[in-house]
Amino acid sequence: MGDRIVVVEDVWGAALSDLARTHEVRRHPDAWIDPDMLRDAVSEATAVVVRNRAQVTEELLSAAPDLKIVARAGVGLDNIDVAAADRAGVVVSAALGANAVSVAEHTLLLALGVLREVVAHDRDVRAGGWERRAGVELSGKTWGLLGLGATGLAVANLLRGFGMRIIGHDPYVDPKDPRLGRVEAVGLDEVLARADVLSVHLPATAETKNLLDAALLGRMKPGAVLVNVGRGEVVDEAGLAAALRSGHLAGAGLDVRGTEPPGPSPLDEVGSVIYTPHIAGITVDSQERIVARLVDDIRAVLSGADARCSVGKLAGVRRGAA
Ligand SMILES: NC(=O)C1=CN([C@@H]2O[C@H](COP(=O)(O)OP(=O)(O)OC[C@H]3O[C@@H](n4cnc5c(N)ncnc54)[C@H](O)[C@@H]3O)[C@@H](O)[C@H]2O)C=CC1
Ligand SMILES: O=C(O)C(=O)CS(=O)(=O)O
Repeated sequence: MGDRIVVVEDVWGAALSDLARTHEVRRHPDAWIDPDMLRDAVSEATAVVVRNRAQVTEELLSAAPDLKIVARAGVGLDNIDVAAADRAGVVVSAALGANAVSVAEHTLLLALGVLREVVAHDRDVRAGGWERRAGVELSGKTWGLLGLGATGLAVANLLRGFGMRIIGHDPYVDPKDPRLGRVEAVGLDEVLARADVLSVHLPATAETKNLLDAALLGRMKPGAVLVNVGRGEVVDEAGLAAALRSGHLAGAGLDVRGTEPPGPSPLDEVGSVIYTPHIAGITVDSQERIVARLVDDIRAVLSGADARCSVGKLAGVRRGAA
């Protein structure tokens, strides 16, 4: 039997179209929605391509006896049981770092959008208003990064022209690592207390889930802005709503939510938040890079080559995992 690559979410790119010229590529972009549909879709797969919604559980892996690789079109691995894949001898490949620049640009957009009230002004002008409220500059302020991996450091890189102090916290990064550049590595309490803008770049792990609860949000600098482009589960939405309502925090920019799409949330009644629907990492540029990487990995694994080099990089994502 030939190889079958099964794409179970909306993943596209030139490299995937190229792959379809030499391999059987089956597209089931909605299969992730229903566990039975997903199980049927992957049952004859030798490679499965997912984004962040298909839940790759031990049960799903056992329903795909010929499976050799799960290729994640992105970075976060919280929807994949990597340990179960290891046990089943299935390679898990992820495009680490390939969407970092997109995420970083979006992070700045959210921070500036909050500080300049872009969404409120837009609504106001469309309704005939012309209220010229003062915004806040980034220059001269302190930016705090929670998580100093690919996306956190990409933000630091973009901030070079902004005249800011940049501090960051990541217990798994050596403070002397040259990749930190001018980022000052500090403890968790210090990054919370000093940052005028705190951007969250954390994976969802047992350690990070609900990390920013009401108590930690209360230790943030008064008047600060919170931006979350990591995982929604890291921030307690009730605690954030309370901190925004009390005026302790000035605003928030959220690309990711505890539940996606979000149901009713305590944040619904709070005005000082800008939302985007988990698109920080999704640009035409990043998707082409991501798909090129995952197709390389799929070709390597299906041709029997040792693809452990890409899998080895998973260590970076799995630091701090459960
Ligand atoms: N909104 C979006 O579109 C995107 C969201 N993401 C999410 O953002 C996360 C980070 O992405 P990258 O920076 O590319 O991943 P990365 O793996 O390069 O960096 C994550 C960093 O978080 C650190 N970390 C882990 N636990 C920590 C803790 N308790 N406290 C502080 N630092 C901790 C790790 O040491 C690592 O340096 C991903 O895992 C994914 O969940 C990633 C890309 C796009
Ligand atoms: O890469 C990630 O971890 C993301 O969250 C972006 S995506 O998977 O939704 O494209």
